[in-house]
Amino acid sequence: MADSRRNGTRPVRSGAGPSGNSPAWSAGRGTLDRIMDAKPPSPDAFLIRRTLQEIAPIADKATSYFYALLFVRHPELRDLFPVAMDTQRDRLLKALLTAAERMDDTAGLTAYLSGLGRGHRKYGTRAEHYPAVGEALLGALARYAAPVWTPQTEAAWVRTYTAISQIMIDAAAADERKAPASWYAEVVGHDRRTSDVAVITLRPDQPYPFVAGQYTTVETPWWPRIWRHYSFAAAPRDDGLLTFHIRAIPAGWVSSALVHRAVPGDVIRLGPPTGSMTVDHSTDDGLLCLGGGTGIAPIKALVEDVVQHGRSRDVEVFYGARHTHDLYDLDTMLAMQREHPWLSIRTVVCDTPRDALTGPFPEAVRRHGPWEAYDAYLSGPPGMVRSSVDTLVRIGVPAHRIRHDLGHGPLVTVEH
Ligand SMILES: NC(=O)C1=CN([C@@H]2O[C@H](COP(=O)(O)OP(=O)(O)OC[C@H]3O[C@@H](n4cnc5c(N)ncnc54)[C@H](O)[C@@H]3O)[C@@H](O)[C@H]2O)C=CC1
Repeated sequence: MADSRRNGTRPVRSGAGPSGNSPAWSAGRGTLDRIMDAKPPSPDAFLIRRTLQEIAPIADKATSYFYALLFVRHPELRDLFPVAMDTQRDRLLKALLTAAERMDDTAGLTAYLSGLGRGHRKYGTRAEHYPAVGEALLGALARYAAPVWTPQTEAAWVRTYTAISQIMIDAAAADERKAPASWYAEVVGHDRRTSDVAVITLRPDQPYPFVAGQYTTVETPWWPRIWRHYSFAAAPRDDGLLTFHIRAIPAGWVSSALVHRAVPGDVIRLGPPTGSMTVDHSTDDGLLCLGGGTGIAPIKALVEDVVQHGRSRDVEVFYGARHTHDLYDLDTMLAMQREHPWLSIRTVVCDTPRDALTGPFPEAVRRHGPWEAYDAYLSGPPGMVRSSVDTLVRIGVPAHRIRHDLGHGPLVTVEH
């Protein structure tokens, strides 16, 4: 447990839940989805969801078939994807299906798809590639959702995919007029905080505009065409430097390379900034921020953003970790707390194996409420974010005041 006498925080004991990625074809089935599900779906959305239910049990086969169709019919597209497809292959399809499933959420979806379209520029994706992907998608669905594949269902998918691809194409075209497809950035700082966490500082080759709370994609020279998402761990700085928190995860090619191999002088590539977990500066409402593990990165950026805007508002940060020694950025957070009386940092740790497996981090937050009057910002492992959303909604925080990028963010965004 964090030592409250030493660091001045109020530690809270908690249990850890298993982290892990959500299943490919059912990402983000949390409270927000249930709220959306409560609205009657449009006829197209109904047909689309029925197709998705049909293929869910055979998702692996449908995914393999989708890529086989794509590459057999359009071998020229193979080079846009990484050499090794095993861990990557379902990402494109997953993003398309996520988008299709949420077709009724027009505003949220447009933002998500615009980000996807912009993000695809770095892969070399062009407008003429979209019909090829659409053909392969429909081919895979027709084969693996055969029992529910009627002319009406096919027409619904054609309409939906046309709308999805048009938003992506338009966003990419608009972006081309004002920003590069990608940025090169030199590693100028590499600080190993624990055996598997590094704080990395980069100097981009040209100005890199972004907003605190957003994230980007990173490609290393060691794993070409494999991109991973990381949040900016600091608000925009005058010197233009960018900071990221990276945990090397087992079998995580990019994260391991960045933690164990990267040194100052190495050059990596960045995609455009994306994400909507940004501070609403039009109000003075309090901010409730939950950061689990390296999920503390964007929370730190949000706090700096509040500092930069110069208006005092109540900011309550809960920083969760499995063990006390995993609180690798606590000193920085505490230094900010000492400077700003409106900022409160609490740690939530789970150093004993007796603790429950899921939900205790949000429970600890709940106990320190009430939070109904706060805007909530959640960042961390998917399980933590989902159970935190559930808990906050249950205790009366309106869903529209809860921000996170799960579902429209790192977990389901296309990564080739
Ligand atoms: N590096 C970055 O820029 C960012 C990383 N993330 C994500 O944050 C996560 C960080 O992973 P680690 O550092 O390994 O964190 P971790 O797995 O050690 O967990 C951090 C905290 O979350 C709690 N937790 C984990 N699973 C839970 C569950 N199912 N229910 C309730 N609480 C749970 C733990 O008890 C702990 O307090 C990764 O999934 C990463 O993708 C999110 C945003 C930015």
